[in-house]
Amino acid sequence: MIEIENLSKRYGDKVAVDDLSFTVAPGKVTGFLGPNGAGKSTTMRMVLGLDRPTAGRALVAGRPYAEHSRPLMKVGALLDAKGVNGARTAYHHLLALAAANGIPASRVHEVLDMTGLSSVARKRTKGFSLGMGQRLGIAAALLGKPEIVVLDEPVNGLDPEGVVWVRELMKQLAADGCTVLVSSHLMNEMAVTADHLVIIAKGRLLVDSAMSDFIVQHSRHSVLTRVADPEALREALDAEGIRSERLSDGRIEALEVGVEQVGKIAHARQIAVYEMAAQTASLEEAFMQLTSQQTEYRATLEVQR
Ligand SMILES: Nc1ncnc2c1ncn2[C@@H]1O[C@H](COP(=O)(O)OP(=O)(O)OP(=O)(O)O)[C@@H](O)[C@H]1O
Repeated sequence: MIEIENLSKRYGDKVAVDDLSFTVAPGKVTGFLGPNGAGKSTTMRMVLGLDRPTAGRALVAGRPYAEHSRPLMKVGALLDAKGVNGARTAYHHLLALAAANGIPASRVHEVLDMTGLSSVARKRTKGFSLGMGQRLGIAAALLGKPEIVVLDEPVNGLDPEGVVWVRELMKQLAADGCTVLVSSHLMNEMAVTADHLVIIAKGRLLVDSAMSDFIVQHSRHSVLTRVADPEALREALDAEGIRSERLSDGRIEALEVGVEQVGKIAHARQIAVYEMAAQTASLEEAFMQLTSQQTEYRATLEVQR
C-alpha cells in the first residue's frame, strides 16, 4: 500500500504538490493522471524518497521509503528510463543492480525474459531505442519481486505491441496482489488499464474514484435532434422515461439513449425529424474538461487567414 498524507512540495515560489492525500491499494492498478506540470513526477519522487516533502508524508508499505532496509525488494520503480550507464550491457546493468541489493543473478534472466529483452541482453544500452530503454527500466523495477510498483509514464515511446504488453504486465502484477501506481496523461489508455483513478492538477487532488464509477459518470451518450415540434418530442421522451434537454438553438438532446429509440418515438408521434446524430463524450474529453482550468501549459492555436 502507498499512503500519501497531506503531501506538499514547493520549489521556491512554485507549489508543485499542494496538500495531496490519497491511498494506493494493493491488488489494483491505480492510474495517476494529470496534465503536464500537474505534479505527478514530483509526487512519485517523494514516494520514492528522491525528493523531500515540504509538508506531509508518503509511506510505502507502512513507512517512508528511506526507512526500508532493502527498498528494491519492497518497491520497484521506473522514473527516468534514461538514467542508465550506456556503456554497460542490459545484462550487466541488471546484474550490478541485483548484486548491490542481494538479489540472485538467476532473477536477472527472469526479468530479461519477462520484458522481452533476452535477445539484446548482451548489447550496450547506449544503442537502445526509447522503447527498449523503457523495457529495461521496467526489468530493473521488477528485479526485487517488489510488492509495490511505481511507473512514471511507462508506455512512453513504446510501439502498440509494447503498450499492450505493459498494460497486461500491470494487470498481472495487480492480480498477483501488487500495489501498482502508474502515471500517464492519456485518459483513454488509463481507462483500459487502471481499476482506480487519481487525477491531479496544479498539485491538487481532483478525482479519487473507482475507474468504473468515473466511466459511468463521464461517458455520456446522447442523441441530438432537430424536429418540427420540439416540445412534443420532449413530452414523448418523458413518457418513455428518457431524460432530455432543450438546447438554445431549439435542438433536443436525449440523454443515455440511441438513435433508433429516439427515431421510433418520433415516428410513433408523427413528429417530423430534420436532423438526428448520436453524440458520445469521450473520457478524454471529460478529463480535458475537468483539468482545462487547471492546466499550466496550454497551447494557443491561432489560425492565420
Ligand atoms: N526541481 C524542480 N525545480 C523547480 N520546479 C520544479 C522542479 N521539479 C518540478 N518542478 C515544477 O513543479 C511542477 C510539477 O512538475 P512535475 O514534473 O511533477 O509534473 P508532472 O505532472 O509530472 O508533469 P509531466 O506530465 O509534464 O511530466 C511543474 O511546474 C514543474 O515545472
